[in-house]
Parts: sequence; C-alpha cells; structure tokens
Amino acid sequence: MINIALLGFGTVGKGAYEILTNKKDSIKRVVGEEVQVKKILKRNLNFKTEIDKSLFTDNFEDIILDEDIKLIVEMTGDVEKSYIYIKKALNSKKHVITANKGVVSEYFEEFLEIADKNKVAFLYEAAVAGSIPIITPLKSQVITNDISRVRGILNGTSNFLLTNMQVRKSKYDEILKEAQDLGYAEADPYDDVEGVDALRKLRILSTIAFKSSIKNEEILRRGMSTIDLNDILYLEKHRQKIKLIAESRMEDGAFKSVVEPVILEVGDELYGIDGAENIVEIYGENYGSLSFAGEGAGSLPTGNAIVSDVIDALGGNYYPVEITRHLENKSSDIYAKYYIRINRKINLDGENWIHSFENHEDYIIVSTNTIKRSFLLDKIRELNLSENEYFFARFN
Ligand SMILES: NC(=O)C1=CN([C@@H]2O[C@H](COP(=O)(O)OP(=O)(O)OC[C@H]3O[C@@H](n4cnc5c(N)ncnc54)[C@H](OP(=O)(O)O)[C@@H]3O)[C@@H](O)[C@H]2O)C=CC1
Ligand SMILES: N[C@@H](CC=O)C(=O)O
Repeated sequence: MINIALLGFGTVGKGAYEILTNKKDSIKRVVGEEVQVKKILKRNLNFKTEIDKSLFTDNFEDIILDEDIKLIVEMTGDVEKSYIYIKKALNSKKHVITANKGVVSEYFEEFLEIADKNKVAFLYEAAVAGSIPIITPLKSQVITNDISRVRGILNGTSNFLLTNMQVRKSKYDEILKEAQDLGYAEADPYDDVEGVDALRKLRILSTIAFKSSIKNEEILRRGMSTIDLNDILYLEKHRQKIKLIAESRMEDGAFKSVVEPVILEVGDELYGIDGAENIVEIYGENYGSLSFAGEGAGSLPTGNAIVSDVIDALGGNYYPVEITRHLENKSSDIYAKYYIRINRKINLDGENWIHSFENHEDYIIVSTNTIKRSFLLDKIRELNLSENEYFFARFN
C-alpha cells in the first residue's frame, strides 16, 4: 500500500479523489501496490461529505510528519502556503504533484532543484491546460528537437466567455458567473480574464521548450475583459474570431512572449477551439507542429491530469527539465497589425499608422498598418483613454 495526501478538496481535489477511488484497481496494476489517500488538508472542516470525515485535517503537520505518506498532491490555489507545503514535502523526500500554476510559475526553478537534490518527483501536468497531457510530451520533445515556437489557448474561462458571447450573444458578467459555477475560474477571475493565468502557463511551457528560465515578468500581457459584443459581432461579419492567445517564439537567438487577444481567420487551427477547451501547439525542427487539444478546466478533466502524474511519480516515469542557457528577451520588439475599438469619436485623419477607420454610432473601429506593439500602447496613452473606453486585438 502506498499512502498519499491531498492538499485541497475543491473542484480539482474532488475530481482527483474520485478518479483515484474509481480507478483504484487499474492504478494498482500499473503501480504495483494500492494507492490510498491517507489524509486530506482543508481549511474548513465544517462541511458535508460522503467520504470518511476522519481523513480530513486542517493541520499540515499531520501530513508532513507522517513518514508513511510518500506523495502529496497540492490543489489549494494558495500560493504563499503552498510554497511552504511543497518545499517541506520535497525536503522530506515526498513526491509532489501540483495543479497550482501560481506557485509553479513563481518558484519553478527552485522546486526543480530541491526535487532533484532529494531525488523525488515534482510534477505539474494539471497546472497547464487542464486535462491535456502537454508537459510530459513537451519534456520528451525537447530531447530530440529545438522548439522554435509554442502557441495556445491556455485559459478555459476566457475562452468559454468569448465563445458564449459570440454564440449566445449573452452578457459578459452572466457568462463569467456560469464559468465560476462550473468550477473553471480561478478564486479571483481577474487572473483568467486579464491573461495572468495564461501567462503563468506560458512561462512554464516556454521555460521547458526553450531550455531557458523565462519568468512571469518577462512576458507581455493584455487581457480580454474590455471586449464587448460590438467587437465580436463586427469580426463575426468578416468570419473572424477573437481568442486569448499565449505565444512564445524564438527569433534570432532571442525569445518573444506575449499573451493577448488575437483575431483568427477560418482555417487557423485555434479558430475552432471553443468553450472551456484549450489547445497547445509546439513547433519542432523535425516536424511542422504538434497540437494537443482538450478540456482546459473542470473537476474530472483536471483530476485526470493529477492522477496521471501520481502514477508517473510512483512509477519513476518522468523526464527532467533541462535549463541549459540564458536567452535574451526581445518581447518589446513585437510588430503586428492591430484592431482597435474606441468608444470616443476621435479624428485620426492623416495618421500614417492607421490602415482603415470606420465611424459607428457610439464608437470607432480602426485597423492599423504593421506597427510596433509599444508604439500602439504609446498612442493609446496619448489619447488618454480609460481602460473601459477601448479594446485592442492583434491580427494573426
Ligand atoms: N478549477 C480548475 O478547473 C483548475 C484549477 N487548477 C488549479 O488547481 C488549484 C485548485 O483549484 P480549485 O480546485 O478550482 O480550487 P477550489 O477553490 O475549488 O478548492 C481549493 C481547495 O483548497 C483548500 N484550500 C485553499 N487554501 C488552503 C490552505 N491555505 N490550506 C489548506 N487548504 C486550502 C480549500 O479548502 P476549504 O474548502 O476548506 O476552503 C479547498 O478545499 C488552483 O491552483 C487552480 O489554479 C488547475 C487546473 C484547472
Ligand atoms: N482558471 C483556469 C483553470 C485551469 O487552469 C482556466 O479557466 O483555464
């Protein structure tokens, strides 16, 4: 019997527990022993559950001091506390699995080093793109390929919002509430809609793909919360869709990384990724690209990624992350064409960065020539627009 502990019993914790219980026999056949949940950490112990209440504790010491517990699964979402829990667990030679991209993206290299020193597994498949197995394939692909680009839809909540605004023509707040009720959103949905969550996932993917530490603060970010139905309907007329895209690419030996709304044409592989679905594309030297798609959030989809990691950790089946170089960051050098909607009548006649201009009743729509991204931000600053007065997206 192998004893493990769960930290957190919310959307992901319950999904992982259900799979560990229902698939106990097949897990045993692969691991060689039964995997049993011995303890579950929660803050609030005053709650209703069908499972044995004696499993629950609100004291981490009950888990860390228990030498029978060989592995902990962290699914709390609390970055500060989980940093301490994960470090203590690794230093106590317990394997660690986590779904928490907040803590992984902040302390990735430190955790990798401590796990390596203690010869235990540190795995985080569930932290990037929910159900999709992407970390394991990516770690394997970097052995035989130089990866030149990683691109994807990495946040289920914002994609669910964008799809449902378009299909149901419903209001932003109404759909966000639905995403929260379905367990897709982060504790603070700001992280979902402002691209913070996607950025954290891109940081993890890019670091593995490019073998260089690419930190959260090195990635440019713009969210989608100021979008309105007018943007979606306008682009729909042109058979275009907006998606919140996370992308890192290598150019001339440096990297460029950005998370922002992007306008896609029919035919783009990301165009048809709707609802809470995610996709990750990796571009390797031995092939064009590989794509991995599936549910990006939710209880059982994410729980499934957790349990796959538990099996890999206990079986010793995992690849290392190799960070072998330091790449220059050229993210400030991004050039593209942009769509901008401004809720103010502004005269942009004679501006040579403007490609086209349309006057609507309460707003204007502008498309730009190819410009530097920072130039666009300067122009928006010069116009003194408040955050809610405009929305922009990059043409792919
Ligand atoms: N929801 C999803 O679809 C996905 C989530 N994730 C990540 O998984 C993690 C968990 O998310 P999710 O399950 O949705 O979150 P929930 O809010 O549903 O659940 C969090 C659980 O953790 C417990 N908890 C929170 N803080 C602490 C703490 N300091 N000490 C002990 N227990 C704590 C809560 O206890 P209590 O109930 O007592 O308050 C609760 O049981 C997050 O990092 C999230 O980003 C990753 C992929 C998908
Ligand atoms: N809030 C996240 C959950 C999974 O990582 C999302 O919506 O994608």
